[in-house]
Amino acid sequence: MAHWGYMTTNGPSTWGKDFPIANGERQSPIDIVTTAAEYDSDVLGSNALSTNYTPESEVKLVNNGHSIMCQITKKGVLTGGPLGKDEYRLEQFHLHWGAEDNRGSEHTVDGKMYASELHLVHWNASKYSSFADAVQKPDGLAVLGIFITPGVACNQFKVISDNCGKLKTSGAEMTVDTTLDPTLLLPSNTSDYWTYLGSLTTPPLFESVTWIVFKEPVEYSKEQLLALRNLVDSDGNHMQDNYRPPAALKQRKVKKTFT
Ligand SMILES: N/C(=N\S(N)(=O)=O)N1CCCC1
Ligand SMILES: [Zn+2]
Repeated sequence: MAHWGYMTTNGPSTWGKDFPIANGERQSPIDIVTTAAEYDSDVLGSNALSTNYTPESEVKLVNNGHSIMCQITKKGVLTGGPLGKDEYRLEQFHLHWGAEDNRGSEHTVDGKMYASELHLVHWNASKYSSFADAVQKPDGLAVLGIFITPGVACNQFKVISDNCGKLKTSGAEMTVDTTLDPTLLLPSNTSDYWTYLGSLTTPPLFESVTWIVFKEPVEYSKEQLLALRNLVDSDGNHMQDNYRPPAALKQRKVKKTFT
């Protein structure tokens, strides 16, 4: 099986061959049509979305051939909002980005693409025993989506952007002896978000993700975005445009926590 990727020959339009769920009923990402999103106070009312992350004492970075990923080793928990009382454990974070600032995010907002999108991937530790156990369950995963826009540098992201040069080739891994607090990767406003039931945005595209996409973008500097674009993917090309375009909404409703 040719390895999936983002080129014409192995990109999102070809994934359905090996992963038929690509045309499923709850695929991600989606275009968020802001006027169609339904305000739902009890998504926020009952218990607000809350993160309780433990800062990483060292940072494990991996170029996995289609993104730059930071493996989380500490116990960090996401709960509340659409997740109710279930506690979702932070497993890893990674990003998607474009070759230029005008594209790169996976979710779009009224058709607008951001330059990049950061994903914090969590699994339901209240119901399942591991990420691998949870990854195929309909309530198994929760991913925080943070839009990235060019601007001032994000200090907490420096440990990743400053080390991309040492992670150029696919499969490269490194451990950086520095702390990282995932909370500081989030936008200042974490009350305003859209949420809907979706999937992994890369193969195997499992329909197991409760998506929470924050309205407020976070700024990364031009240099930080350039560092991502200089990574090399599993085909030996510059890792750029590693985003899946929006999938059909089908019979789903997007909820929002703000008016
Ligand atoms: N596609 C994924 N996350 S994402 N892009 O849907 O957040 N993953 C694949 C395996 C682990 C996470
Ligand atoms: Zn992702």
